[in-house]
Amino acid sequence: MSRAGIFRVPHGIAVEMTERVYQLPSFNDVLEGEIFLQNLPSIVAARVLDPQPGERILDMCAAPGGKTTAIAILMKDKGEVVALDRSHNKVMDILKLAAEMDLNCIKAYKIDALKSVRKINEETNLGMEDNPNEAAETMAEDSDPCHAAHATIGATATDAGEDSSTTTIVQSDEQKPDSKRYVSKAELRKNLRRMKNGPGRNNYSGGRVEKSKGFLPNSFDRVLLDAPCSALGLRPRLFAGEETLESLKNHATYQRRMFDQAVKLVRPGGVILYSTCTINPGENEALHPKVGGPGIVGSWERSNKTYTEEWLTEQEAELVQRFDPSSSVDTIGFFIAKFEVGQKEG
Ligand SMILES: C[S@@+](CC[C@H](N)C(=O)[O-])C[C@H]1O[C@@H](n2cnc3c(N)ncnc32)[C@H](O)[C@@H]1O
Repeated sequence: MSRAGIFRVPHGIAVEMTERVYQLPSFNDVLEGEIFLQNLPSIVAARVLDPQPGERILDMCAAPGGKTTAIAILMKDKGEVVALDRSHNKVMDILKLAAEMDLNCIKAYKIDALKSVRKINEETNLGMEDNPNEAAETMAEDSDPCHAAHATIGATATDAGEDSSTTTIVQSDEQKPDSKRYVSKAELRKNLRRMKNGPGRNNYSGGRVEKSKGFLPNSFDRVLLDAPCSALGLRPRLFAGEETLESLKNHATYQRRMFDQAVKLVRPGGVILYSTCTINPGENEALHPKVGGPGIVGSWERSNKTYTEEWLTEQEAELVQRFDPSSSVDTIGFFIAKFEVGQKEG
């Protein structure tokens, strides 16, 4: 049951936790910009995608940006990670996290990933057909979110390297260069950290969320589709009873439509990584027979709306990674499939 749901039901038993199972302290706001907690499968997913410095990567459903930032770090912040989400606020979250982690190669856009392939007539209208990479960032030219995410902080520490043992240090204010003000050692440390790490999530200086009209086919080296799903791998969800057979089928249909976009956007010879945090085979393994074979040839179109729950053959199952939440490896339930894309037809 969801937390909100607990307060809505008139009957039931509430259990108060009096003893912590793990003695791990909360990491909220601890080492901001230095660490970001992730589930093990999320880290594995970014590594299996295997992004290389200088490449152009698409993260189709990116918020809050855990995998996006993991990918950018693996690329040593060189190249381009295009992160999409359909929610304005969630795109803000991606930008904030990128700022906190001082990652410059991430560009985040608000867009419905089901419409992430740009229509040909729009390309022509905008005269962008010659350069597939440039065509991708519609409307974004005047303000680069990466730059916004790294806006400079207001005050510059002048005596940082000198007397760090004293409690007050003089800073000059950029707005009023002649003025001097006394700041505490803690404030100075915070400013230094912000200079090093960027403004940080809690001090994010803002920046516009850019909308995108989509991207040209074959314009990404690798595509991550960390699809919205039934989330049955998140242990309490399995028992929440919120999903029905019908809603599970709907997730699968939605994911296939997104996957079709990914197939169009990745270049021949590129990679698609599909992942979910559910244990429902209809949203996981069943995708594979539809796209078929060791590599994807051409674009996969849904010919009908039939639903399949086929499991993979033993051999095929070797090719995907399933994290079982009931196994001794203490992880959430998760699924990862990597597709090496072959030559595309026509
Ligand atoms: C599983 S979460 C992504 C988690 C993220 N990859 C991470 O590692 O932090 C799925 C995300 O997909 C987004 N989403 C759902 N439908 C979408 C759509 N049609 N287009 C773009 N984003 C969508 C949701 O807003 C949500 O943030």
